[in-house]
Amino acid sequence: MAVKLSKKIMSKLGKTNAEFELIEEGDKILVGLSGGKDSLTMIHAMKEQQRRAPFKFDFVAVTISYGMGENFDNLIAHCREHDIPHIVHETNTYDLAKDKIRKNSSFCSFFSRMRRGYLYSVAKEQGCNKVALGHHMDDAAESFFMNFIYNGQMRSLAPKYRAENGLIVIRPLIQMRERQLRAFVVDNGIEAIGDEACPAMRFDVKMPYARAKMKDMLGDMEKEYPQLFTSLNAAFKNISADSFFDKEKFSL
Ligand SMILES: Nc1ncnc2c1ncn2[C@@H]1O[C@H](COP(=O)(O)OP(=O)(O)OP(=O)(O)O)[C@@H](O)[C@H]1O
Repeated sequence: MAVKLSKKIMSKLGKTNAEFELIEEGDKILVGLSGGKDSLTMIHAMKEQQRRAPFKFDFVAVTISYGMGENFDNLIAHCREHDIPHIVHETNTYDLAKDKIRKNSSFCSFFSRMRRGYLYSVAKEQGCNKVALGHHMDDAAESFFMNFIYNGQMRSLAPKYRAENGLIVIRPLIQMRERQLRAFVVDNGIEAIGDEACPAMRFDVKMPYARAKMKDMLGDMEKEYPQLFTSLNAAFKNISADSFFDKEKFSL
């Protein structure tokens, strides 16, 4: 059955694309597909964009398996049903992680670093020039406050940047709200993979509480200031670097 994408999602995608020149004529894009609601929305929005856009681009959805016996049958069937090219790339990250955890290295960052490496190598193998990730505005805001509070850094998630290996990383959903993406999978009755797939659930490690805390804090702030996310989005494009304490950024 064909999926229905809201006007809001498609117009946000179009605007973000135009604003940051994310998807361009002739691109071949690897789209990271975890099977969660965000990346599922992304593959459908990109498929629709492909149909509507006056320029041609290709994409392939890629799922990195950590080698912990994940079952991607539904995801594979879903992509097939919607005529979306899809590759499941098997890895032994889970086994490697067992050693790493004994050495007490940070669990989630290990998986995310490994995953990124695999996504880049599959992108090169497949002749892709770009890699698309399904981060949204709530992720950008949470990352900003996490870096601010826990790491003493002013950083967020860029809509577009060049990785060291030359690949361009894009985030087509970065100006969308998480609730819009959740609504897409719910309204279309799409089964999304949830937190149960997070490898941290298999180990006796603390779940990433910092992000959950940021989510709660932002939820409370948004109740008090309903325009919070619109304002954050504007602020992320309006940075006065020379008004902070970084000597390198002073204007004199
Ligand atoms: N196992 C994976 N294989 C391929 N891409 C992945 C995988 N895990 C994450 N990604 C990509 O990285 C993005 C951010 O990952 P993160 O784990 O933060 O996702 P998330 O917030 O759970 O989103 P989603 O709902 O898409 O899983 C995803 O949207 C997806 O594009």
